[in-house]
Amino acid sequence: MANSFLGLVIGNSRLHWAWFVDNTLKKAWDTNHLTPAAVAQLIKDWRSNVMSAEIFPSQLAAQGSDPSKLLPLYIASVVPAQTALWQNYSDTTILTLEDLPLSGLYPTLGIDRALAVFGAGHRYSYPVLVIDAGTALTFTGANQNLQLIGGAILPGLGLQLQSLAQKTGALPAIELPAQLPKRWSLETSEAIASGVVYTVLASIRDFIEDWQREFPNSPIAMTGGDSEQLVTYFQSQFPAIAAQIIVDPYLIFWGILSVVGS
Ligand SMILES: Nc1ncnc2c1ncn2[C@@H]1O[C@H](COP(=O)(O)OP(=O)(O)OP(=O)(O)O)[C@@H](O)[C@H]1O
Ligand SMILES: CC(C)(CO)[C@@H](O)C(=O)NCCC(=O)O
Ligand SMILES: [K+]
Repeated sequence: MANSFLGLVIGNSRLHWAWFVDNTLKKAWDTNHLTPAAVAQLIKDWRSNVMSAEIFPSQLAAQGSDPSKLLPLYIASVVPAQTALWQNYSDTTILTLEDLPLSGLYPTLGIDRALAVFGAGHRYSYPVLVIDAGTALTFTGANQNLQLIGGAILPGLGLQLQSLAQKTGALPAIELPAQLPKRWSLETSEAIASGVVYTVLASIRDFIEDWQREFPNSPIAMTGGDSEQLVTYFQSQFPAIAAQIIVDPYLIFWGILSVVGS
């Protein structure tokens, strides 16, 4: 099929882009969500073979001037309002659950979760458990028959911190600390960090242990904006668990490549 194409994952916090050439991931980058006007302009430029240097890496922006290199765009979105903005680009394909050779999917499952578990199973092995530490924190598992076993959804680390700050009178907005905070804190910011971090670590450990009771040799792959930070915490708190986690920021892109590539 197409030997060069773009993947766009529309997440709840931002856009995740990938440029694939000859069945390999050549480049991946993130941008903010775009306004309707910005998308319209981008598509207009694109039609006249100009690829905005604000959105695209320079290598790709340079290629834009060659009309024969107009790239097909494959979109996986969990934000319907953003998906709609792209439908004017003629060479757009919206990926759906039906594009995936997984069984047991339920109709409202997020395409990001389905692609990530498919990408992880394809790249590592089945059965596989995927933990996506993004806006939402999700667990998604599939067995050796490429059947969805199921999963769970909770607010991601950023969202937990943000909701505490927004819905209380006295709690400040904090950033995740670089290192594992003290558990028994005598200070508000650190107490919030402790509560959120230790609770999420314990939950992830519990989900992993439960998964491993049924699938003892399954790889555990972690992706999403907070994955590096979480693994840093795991290394301090539960090093044996940390050692079993494969951090891979590209799981969804491996899924797209397996679906779209030749
Ligand atoms: N530059 C950044 N911009 C936004 N979030 C970031 C950034 N770097 C790290 N993060 C963290 O990433 C988390 C969001 O993850 P991610 O970008 O994977 O979310 P997303 O766009 O909703 O994608 P997905 O839908 O795949 O979860 C936030 O909790 C935040 O703490
Ligand atoms: C859970 C999120 C927000 C994670 O990005 C996304 O996969 C989604 O909107 N899912 C739909 C609900 C579900 O997966 O059951
Ligand atoms: K999301």
